[in-house]
Amino acid sequence: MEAHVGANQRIARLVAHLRPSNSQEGGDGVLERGECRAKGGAPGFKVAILGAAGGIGQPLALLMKINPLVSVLHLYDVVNTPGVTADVSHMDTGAVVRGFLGQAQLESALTGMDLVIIPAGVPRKPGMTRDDLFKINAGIVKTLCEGIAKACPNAIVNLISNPVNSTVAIAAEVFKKAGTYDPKKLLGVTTLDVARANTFVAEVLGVDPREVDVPVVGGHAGVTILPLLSQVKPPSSFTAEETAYLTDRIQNGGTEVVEAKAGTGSATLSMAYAAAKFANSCLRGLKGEAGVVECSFVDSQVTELPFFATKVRLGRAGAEEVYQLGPLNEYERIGLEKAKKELAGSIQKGIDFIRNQA
Ligand SMILES: NC(=O)C1=CN([C@@H]2O[C@H](COP(=O)(O)OP(=O)(O)OC[C@H]3O[C@@H](n4cnc5c(N)ncnc54)[C@H](O)[C@@H]3O)[C@@H](O)[C@H]2O)C=CC1
Ligand SMILES: O=C([O-])CC(=O)C(=O)O
Repeated sequence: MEAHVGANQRIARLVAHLRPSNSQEGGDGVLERGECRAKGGAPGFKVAILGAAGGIGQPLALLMKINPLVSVLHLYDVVNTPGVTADVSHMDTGAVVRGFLGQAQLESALTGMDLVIIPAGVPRKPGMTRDDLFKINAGIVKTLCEGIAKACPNAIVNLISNPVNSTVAIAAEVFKKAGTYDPKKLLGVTTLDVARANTFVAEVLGVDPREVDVPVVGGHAGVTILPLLSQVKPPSSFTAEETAYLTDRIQNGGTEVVEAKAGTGSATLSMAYAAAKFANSCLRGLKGEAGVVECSFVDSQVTELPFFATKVRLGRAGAEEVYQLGPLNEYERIGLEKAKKELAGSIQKGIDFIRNQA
């Protein structure tokens, strides 16, 4: 009899927890679903995705839910997180999933996080540059970073929202203003440029892309995306035509997708893959694994610019070592000068956006 009553109470509790809620205010149902599953959670890191209901956010949520290094996954957006959270939470992997909806829940979404991934913001349509997104996305990134400074100032931040060449500077300024800036922990995500470079170079060489490693430096827009084909692994040589073709295709890979999607958005699936790969490297670094190296747009002394993408070594503290460019050929030296010129303006635009509001 005793055992019977106990079982009934457990079921009643579970039913109460699982009652669906689409409340914009509290989102209690979604949170409670997380709570009641939390007991079985695996050890690991706590990760939040901001913009989790979007084209990148949803497949990224799926990929982070299957990452064995993740124990808690917080999904935040200004729309649709209850549905995405309910959906992803049914995957029988270790991470406990909790959803958060709207600005009022931002702080709860961020509290205690080890890693925050930000794909929030509007994507391009054909004919637009990434810089055309600045007007809307600058404010979104500012608000989200203010939340991070308040709720999880020690978290590693993976910034995806475009224009990355400016939004990383915006994030840094917000953190500086809040007194929480740690340059090692702010990482602009340029992994998709590397994925594209590996793919396109492998096509030209006729090899498996998994065997190719192309360093891509500079930034994340047009000419600021600078693939270093002279440093490709395995060592390979390219004709002048191949170099021009590959450089152009890598620099315009994003536009290739924007045009193919014809007004319905930009890269989402390949970006979610790239973001998940980069986040996994950050978590491996946090765990203390040695020799984890990725390209990323970070606070840097490699050039005269305050931010620049090169290979970085990821560790417990974030980007613990920022690698130099290595030897460049003449073609790359010319490309570097062009990249730096454009990057300087984009970075300054991000800095001014925050400083001029003071
Ligand atoms: N770094 C990179 O390599 C790449 C960057 N991107 C950029 O990623 C961003 C997102 O792209 P998509 O997912 O395709 O766009 P999307 O429009 O499909 O999704 C964006 C999500 O952000 C949410 N959002 C808007 N304001 C928000 C706020 N204040 N707080 C939280 N969430 C908010 C929206 O509700 C939406 O769910 C764009 O800026 C895009 O240009 C895209 C591809 C590659
Ligand atoms: O091209 C865009 O607007 C999205 C993006 O950054 C990319 O796909 O590399």
